[in-house]
Amino acid sequence: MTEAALPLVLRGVSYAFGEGELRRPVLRAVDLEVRPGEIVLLTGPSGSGKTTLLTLIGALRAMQEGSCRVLGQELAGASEAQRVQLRRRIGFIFQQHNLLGFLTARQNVAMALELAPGRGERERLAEAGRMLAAVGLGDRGESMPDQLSGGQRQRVAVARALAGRPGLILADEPTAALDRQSGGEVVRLLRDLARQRGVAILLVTHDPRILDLADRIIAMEDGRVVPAPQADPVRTG
Ligand SMILES: Nc1ncnc2c1ncn2[C@@H]1O[C@H](COP(=O)(O)OP(=O)(O)OP(=O)(O)O)[C@@H](O)[C@H]1O
Repeated sequence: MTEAALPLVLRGVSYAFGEGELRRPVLRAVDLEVRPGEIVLLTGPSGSGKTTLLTLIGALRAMQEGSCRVLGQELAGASEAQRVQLRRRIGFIFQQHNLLGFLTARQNVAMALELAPGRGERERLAEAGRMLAAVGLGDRGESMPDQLSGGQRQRVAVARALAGRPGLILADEPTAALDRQSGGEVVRLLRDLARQRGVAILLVTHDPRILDLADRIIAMEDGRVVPAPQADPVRTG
């Protein structure tokens, strides 16, 4: 596969916070490639730069050095308008599900389709219902977030992230607030649905319990990508 067809290609990405004497490098010449349908887990100690990397890739902060191509868009030198456009083509999942408490599960998912051209409210809600069924919550569409368990809320977040038909999903500690069983279920579901749709996933985690769900594990240390211990090849999925 040519580089241009990959959902994510980073070359020599460096980033620093602060200026002058206070300048503190956080990312140092990071190279990374992710293929369509692949799930890559990003691990490493606190402060090693994982979240900074994820926010650069998610076009949530401006690049400083190197090249970062996301879904065909080069982010080095990209305008704010280009970054906004790109963000709409990425699915985000956070540690806290970030659902709106005053909307039903189905309305929360439908929100991700708000910008889909030519779709009316009815069609968006129908599509949201289909996505909820795909995550096993077909009968909970009218529930409010606080009527759902933590694992169910995170499954709604998975449905919302996939509903916008992204080419890439970025997830930051999606299992941090979940027990072992629901954490594993949520990530397995996310992986399987993303694979079927050819969506790549880059997932930051400290959770050793989900490492065996990865196609590939990479580790960061002090702003660099270092060889990571690969998970047990006996796959659970
Ligand atoms: N807005 C900021 N201003 C200054 N320094 C920052 C800022 N955001 C992060 N940092 C610093 O950059 C370094 C990397 O932070 P980052 O959040 O990317 O690490 P991380 O690997 O995601 O850590 P964790 O696993 O704890 O979330 C840390 O030393 C952090 O203190």
